[in-house]
Amino acid sequence: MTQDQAADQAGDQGAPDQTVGRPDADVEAREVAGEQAFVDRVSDQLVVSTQRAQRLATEGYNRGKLGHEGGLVERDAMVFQAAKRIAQLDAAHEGLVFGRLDLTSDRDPQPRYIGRIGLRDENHDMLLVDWRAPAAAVFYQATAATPQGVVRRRVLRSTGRTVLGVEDELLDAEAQAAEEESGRELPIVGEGALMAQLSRARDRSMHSIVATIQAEQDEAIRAPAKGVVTISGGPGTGKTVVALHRAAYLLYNDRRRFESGGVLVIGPSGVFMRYIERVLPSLGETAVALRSLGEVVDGVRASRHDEPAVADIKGSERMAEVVRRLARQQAPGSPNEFSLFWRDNRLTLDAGSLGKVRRQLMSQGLRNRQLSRVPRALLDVLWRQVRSERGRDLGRDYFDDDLLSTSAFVDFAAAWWPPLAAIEVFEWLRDPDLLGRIANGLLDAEEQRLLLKSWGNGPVDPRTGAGLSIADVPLVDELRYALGDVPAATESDTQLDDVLGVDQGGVDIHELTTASDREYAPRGRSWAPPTHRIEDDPYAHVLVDEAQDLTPMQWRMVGRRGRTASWTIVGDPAQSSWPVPAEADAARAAALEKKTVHSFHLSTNYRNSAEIYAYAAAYAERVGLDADLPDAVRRTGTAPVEVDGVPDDALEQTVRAEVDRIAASVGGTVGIVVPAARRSEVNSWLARWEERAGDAPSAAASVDSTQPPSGTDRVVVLTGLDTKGLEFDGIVVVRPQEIEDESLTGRATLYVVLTRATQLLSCVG
Ligand SMILES: Nc1ncnc2c1ncn2[C@@H]1O[C@H](COP(=O)(O)OP(=O)(O)OP(=O)(O)O)[C@@H](O)[C@H]1O
Repeated sequence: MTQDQAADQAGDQGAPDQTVGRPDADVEAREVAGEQAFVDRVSDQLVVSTQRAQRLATEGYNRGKLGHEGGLVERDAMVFQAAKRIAQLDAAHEGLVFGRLDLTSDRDPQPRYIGRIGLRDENHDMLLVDWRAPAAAVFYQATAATPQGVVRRRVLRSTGRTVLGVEDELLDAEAQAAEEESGRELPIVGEGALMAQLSRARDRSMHSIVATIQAEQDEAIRAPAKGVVTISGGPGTGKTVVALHRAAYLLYNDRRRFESGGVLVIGPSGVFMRYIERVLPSLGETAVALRSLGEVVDGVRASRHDEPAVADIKGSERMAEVVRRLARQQAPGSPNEFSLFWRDNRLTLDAGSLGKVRRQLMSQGLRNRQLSRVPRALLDVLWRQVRSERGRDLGRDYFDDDLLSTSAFVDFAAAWWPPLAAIEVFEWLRDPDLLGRIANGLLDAEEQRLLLKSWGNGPVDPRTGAGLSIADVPLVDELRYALGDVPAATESDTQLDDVLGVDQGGVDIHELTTASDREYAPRGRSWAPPTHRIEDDPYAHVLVDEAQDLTPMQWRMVGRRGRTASWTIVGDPAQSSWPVPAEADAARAAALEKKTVHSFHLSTNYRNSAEIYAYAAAYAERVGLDADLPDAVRRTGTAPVEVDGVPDDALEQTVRAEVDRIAASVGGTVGIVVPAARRSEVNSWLARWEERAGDAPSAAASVDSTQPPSGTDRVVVLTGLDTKGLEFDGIVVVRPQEIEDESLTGRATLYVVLTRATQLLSCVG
């Protein structure tokens, strides 16, 4: 463990004893009052700054009313900037000022205040330093061993605008004595900010840790945005929260690059994304796309887990080849012959000639991007069959125009090579014969049977993807990239002309359309450019949380979003639910394309009490998980409880008693973690326990749902996989052995479950 604040505040060996010589309550009250005066001043300034931003927004809006184009552009820019500033200022109200540094007088005799955003006073003097600014770095990096000119570091605890208390750390006792000799008082007050922060009750959202970021975490947060930054560490070491602070830091430091290019944050589940979504706005950042693995593809939201055996097949790299073959199949039901009499000639397209045209078109690029080339390619074959003089004399241009106005030909071309949406093609997989053909040599009969079973529950909604599982989404994405996006069909040629800007009075269409728009230009059918394009997928920064769980197919999907991006990758291999690590590692390496990697490791567990983590770590060792074991710094004196040998008919009663006991002793959230097969059963118990009605108002609604619960319920039922990345004050694990037996990686899942509680853990076996 590094010698950071955590160790200092945990009273670790060698850390200064900061309780010695602490001043009395009067001094503390005086210090708090002093900070309150400063916070009041900052709050007043915040009101002034907000009004200024609002004025700017109104001014910008009025400028747009001038009507000329320059005015509009200027208005958009001003309104945008002002709106952003207003949003930032709004978000900043909570704990706006949280830190203060007192440096030695030769460095800076004035206190330096650190806040969620930077703020200047009316004279443009710095009032508050943004926590991400270089001047704030020392707040996180100074330690007693290397104080870097800091005598005292102070954390302000507040709610809204009221300062409740201050927590000081003395970093340089000698310097303090020297300062006091020259008349500058720097008393040390409070018991330590970190412990106060770690002991707070948990709710359903993750909170910002700006006030107590530790030195080793700060290094990872401020690492330059080049190549790939990996952040590893055992459970509860702050990997997620650090990565989110890093996203906010990157946006602060290179706003232009990351705001225009976008930052994509990927996490394991919708519940997890809701858990973390409030952290970034509280850090002043809204320009970030938060997506769970089921939502990476635009417009698709999947949250259903497949059975582990099915998810393992769908995630395997072999599926990339299955999908590649699928994308080359002829659309089921499409015609494969055509004939027509034209000027004494019988013209035909048979399976052989059509096969050749198909291969030729496929070799020229993505399938949907060939739509405009299809008629011409078919006409080439047909024109070669025109032998009669009467026909040849009319010439090729005449022939083309004539057939393109013949509905039999146009209809055939459209039916033979229809635009194909990825989800529509994905649905072809439900046909056992087709699956058998394209999976030949890749998936065995049992694997095919499992896949067919998983897809047997009815059609997928082609617009929203409803019906897809999380593991289906990378397959759909792979298909999108193999097919190309579907151009939007337009209702009439006039409308199409509008979209493509076709000459309707001297305007040149080529001036108005991009090269890729022109690929969709029509020949006999009306297509407009697609609304979602694969070209729009890439981001400037990609942040992957719980990266140990990404399957090879998910790495391919995420990799496509980060070809030119810098990356932050967060994970802990011991918590992995993917059974073939070597395959996932290879897919991850391919996704990162040899970018340079900088690694950071976190070594202190801030979540679990030392007692709970000792129990979880002993489990990891017993079952042979090669776990990275961090130090847990907070003791509660309460060991986890095991209730064993409970018969099925007493299970509900026992679980209920454990939930009652835990809910009565912790102030925050309680998770009941169950094997997947028992989820709806336990949910229905929770829904009928009248003493829990206030804690779990949505339990009844989620009994029959396959979705994990959302909302803000204090008590929730979750499967082991649902708990990834989350934390609760209390956890009751129902039938841990069944969770372990549920999948090949059940031991890692159970280890994750055992590391979710901050205060109390009970296992009912
Ligand atoms: N410096 C800190 N100050 C206060 N709280 C912290 C600090 N670092 C981490 N925490 C808290 O520790 C808990 C665990 O953090 P987080 O969920 O980011 O860990 P993790 O490493 O991603 O965990 P896991 O891998 O087990 O999901 C959170 O409540 C977080 O707010």
